[in-house]
Amino acid sequence: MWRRVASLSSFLSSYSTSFVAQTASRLNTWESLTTRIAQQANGFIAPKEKTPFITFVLGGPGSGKGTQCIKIVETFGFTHLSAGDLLRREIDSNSADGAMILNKIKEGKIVPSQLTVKLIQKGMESSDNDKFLIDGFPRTEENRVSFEQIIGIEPNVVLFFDCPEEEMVKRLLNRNQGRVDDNLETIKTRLKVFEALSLPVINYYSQRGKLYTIRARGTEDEIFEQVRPIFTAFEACHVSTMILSIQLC
Ligand SMILES: Nc1ncnc2c1ncn2[C@@H]1O[C@H](COP(=O)(O)OP(=O)(O)OP(=O)(O)O)[C@@H](O)[C@H]1O
Ligand SMILES: Nc1ccn([C@H]2C[C@H](O)[C@@H](COP(=O)(O)O)O2)c(=O)n1
Ligand SMILES: [Mg+2]
Repeated sequence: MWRRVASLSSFLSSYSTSFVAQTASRLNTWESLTTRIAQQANGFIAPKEKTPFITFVLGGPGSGKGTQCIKIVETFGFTHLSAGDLLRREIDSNSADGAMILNKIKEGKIVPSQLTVKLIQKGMESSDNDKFLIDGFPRTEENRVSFEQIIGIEPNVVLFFDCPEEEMVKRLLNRNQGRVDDNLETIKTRLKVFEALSLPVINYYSQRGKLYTIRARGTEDEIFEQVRPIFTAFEACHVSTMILSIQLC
């Protein structure tokens, strides 16, 4: 790619005298000509837009998704978009949907997909990064299909934090972050929703060979040592693809 850019710039500079000047006067200004050439060259050479690298982070309530996302961000430079955090921010901002979202979260139920996907979309669009961890999403088949329809991109990686139920309940009851859904009654519903609606999504990605299952017991660091090699391998693969494409250009 960079070689084509280099040869184009020498092509442009060799044309920087009489021919271009005459053409420019025909087009009124030199600026409009150079701007147009730059725009056309850009469209010709550069890919239209880089497709982001998307990781969905799944697991039952309290399985440690958010905790591990922080470590992945620190180590691999992803942008973390937690669906639950985006929804809680929507409640705090007193938006029109705030009351409905609060009720769903209090009951441990799932917010309509379109709304959640739009919040994720906003988060992605307002970031300069091209690597995203989408945490706690998709929670249902409807979530998954809605993301495909609205965003139009498939995830590259799906992480599943597989944690025994009694461990998840213990962690949630000790979380102490003032969450309205960290009480035994709501936790029971969240676990049922996870089993009935989220496990089918996990199976879907397993069948497509995208699922990486992490045994989510042990210390946070021990669990991260299962996560690390997955992203290290993807990074190495990305670097070798870049080297190969430079050699092919
Ligand atoms: N390996 C671990 N061992 C013990 N406690 C942990 C571990 N990982 C996370 N925790 C604690 O468990 C609680 C839940 O973790 P976390 O918030 O990361 O879970 P989550 O999967 O994001 O849950 P939710 O779906 O409810 O958002 C937190 O208080 C966290 O500090
Ligand atoms: N895709 C999602 C993600 C979250 N919610 C709602 C319902 C969850 O119980 C709640 C908290 O999410 P968490 O922070 O535990 O990931 O937010 C949803 O409706 N859809
Ligand atoms: Mg979380």
